[in-house]
Parts: sequence; C-alpha cells; structure tokens
Amino acid sequence: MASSFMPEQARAPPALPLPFKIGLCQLSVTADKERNIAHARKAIEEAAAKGAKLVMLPEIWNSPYSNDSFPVYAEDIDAGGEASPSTAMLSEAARLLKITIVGGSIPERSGDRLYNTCCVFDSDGKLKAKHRKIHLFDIDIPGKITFIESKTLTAGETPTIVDTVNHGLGLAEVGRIGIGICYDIRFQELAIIYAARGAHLICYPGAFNMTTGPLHWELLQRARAADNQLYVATCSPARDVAAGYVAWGHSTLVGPFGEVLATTEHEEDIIISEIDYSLLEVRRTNLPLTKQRRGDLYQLVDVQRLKSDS
Ligand SMILES: O=C(O)CCC(=O)C(=O)O
Repeated sequence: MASSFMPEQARAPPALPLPFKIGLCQLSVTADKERNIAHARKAIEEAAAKGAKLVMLPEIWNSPYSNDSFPVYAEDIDAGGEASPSTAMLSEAARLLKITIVGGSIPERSGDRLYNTCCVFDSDGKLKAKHRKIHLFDIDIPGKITFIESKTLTAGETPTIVDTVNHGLGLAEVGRIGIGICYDIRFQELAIIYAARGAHLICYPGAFNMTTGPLHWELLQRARAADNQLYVATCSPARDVAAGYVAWGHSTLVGPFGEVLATTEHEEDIIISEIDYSLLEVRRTNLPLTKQRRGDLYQLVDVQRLKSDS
C-alpha cells in the first residue's frame, strides 16, 4: 500500500474516485466586485450543501467582461491575501467545505501583464494549478460581434492538467482534470493532449455570446467529449442583456458518449449532476478509438511533454 512517505514516482496510481457530484454555478456578474465575491461564495456553499465535491465557476466572474474592466479588476494571484480577494475566498471556501474548486476565471495581474486565469483549489484550500487562457478571444464577425482580448491580455503558455489526489486516502478525489478557458475549447489539439495525458474531465469556464453561442457552444462541448471519450463541463455567467457583453449561458455537463447529462438556460442557476468515471472505460471498450488511431498516418506532438522529457 502506498505510504504517505513515498516519493511521487513510487506511488501507485490513485484509485478512481467513486461517482461524485459536480456543481456548475451559473452566476450573475455585476460591476460590484465585493458583491460578486460574496455572491460566488454563497453559490459555492449552496452547491456543496447539495453534495457537490467539485464546484466550478464561470469565466470572469468577479468583473464585467470587457477590456476596460480587466485592468481595473485584475488581482495579483501570486501575492495572494489582500492582493487577491477573489482567490482568497476560493481557497477558504474549498478548505472549509472540503471540496475541489475550479475557480472559473478572473483577470490576473502579473508584473505589467494581464491574463485571463483559472485557479484550481484542492479540498485543503491549496492552489493546485493556475491556467492562463492560451488562446485569446480575438474575433470579428461584422455586424454581430467583435472582441479583441489581446488589446489588454497576454496569452498563457502552458496547457494545465491537475491531479486531485488525496494522498492520505490514496484516492483521486475528483479525478484528473484538464483546464481550458472559453475560446480554448475551439482548439481540439488541447483536448487531445489532455486525453492522452489521462484526463477524466475537461473543465472549460466560458462565456460564449449571442452569435456563436447558439451555434457552437454545445456542439464544441459534445465534440470534445465524444472525440476524447471523457467528461466535459462548462460554466458560463448568467445572461445580462444590459451588459456590454451578453453571455449565452447554458452551462452544461457532457458525458463520454457525447451525451448532454445536465444543462440549463441563461438565468442564474446551480446545476448539480453526477460524474461516474467508470463509464470512461465502458465507452472506450465500446468504441476503441485509441487503439484504432492510425499513428502511421498522422501524429500530434505534445510539445510541453517533449520539452520536459528532454
Ligand atoms: O469562441 C467563441 O465564440 C466565444 C469565445 C469567448 O467568448 C471567449 O473566449 O471569451
């Protein structure tokens, strides 16, 4: 049996967690940051009270979604404490409620740069991972939507995968989770790499809009899940038609067969749904895609892993 003194490489892989509940908090977001933080905390507490062991928040939940707001609402996550009241709240909530939190995203200040960043906290309140949005949302659909995140934000440089291991119990609390933020979902290569690294679930906090949302939001989630035979969870802000950026809403959990397991409309909501990772093996046996891949004809290179191996 793995002892807590063994080095990381010598540990047996943690046992898959038993089925557990995920909570997706589709929150209203206002210009009042203090209120947004208190509101998010309340929603996290409600999801945990309903049995969620993993709780997820939307993209940019502490600030309006705009290039004017990002510099004003940005926090120095690495400094922590008073420099980052949003992540201080997430850490405390995770610790007190004994849950894992995929903390949506907030604007992050690091030196003279700004990022769109998702923090993952384990059930001890420890920051396990920080994902900086890799693909910035720069699009122009004339007459419909133009948004250029790169006006203010810098793109992240690394894919992010998190093991939620409880070493004491030798259990993967809520599994191995890949993280992407919104526009990151459009890039299938990222999801393929997460699947190849053993992710059970990919979490995409996101805020699609009224043009691309109806066409692409569910389509992309189901495609990422079906192609990679894993769970996909998304969490959006609730829709505010008076806001400068109107979010599509429709936070969703998709299963490893590409099936929508739980979803909602555009109002505030907390979705609670069950995740059972034993289904991954079932689906992968039904459709043995990994074994059937034609590596002799095509290959995808995991550049980060290649660099770390060399
Ligand atoms: O890809 C899209 O259509 C929307 C993406 C988005 O809203 C974002 O990345 O914030």
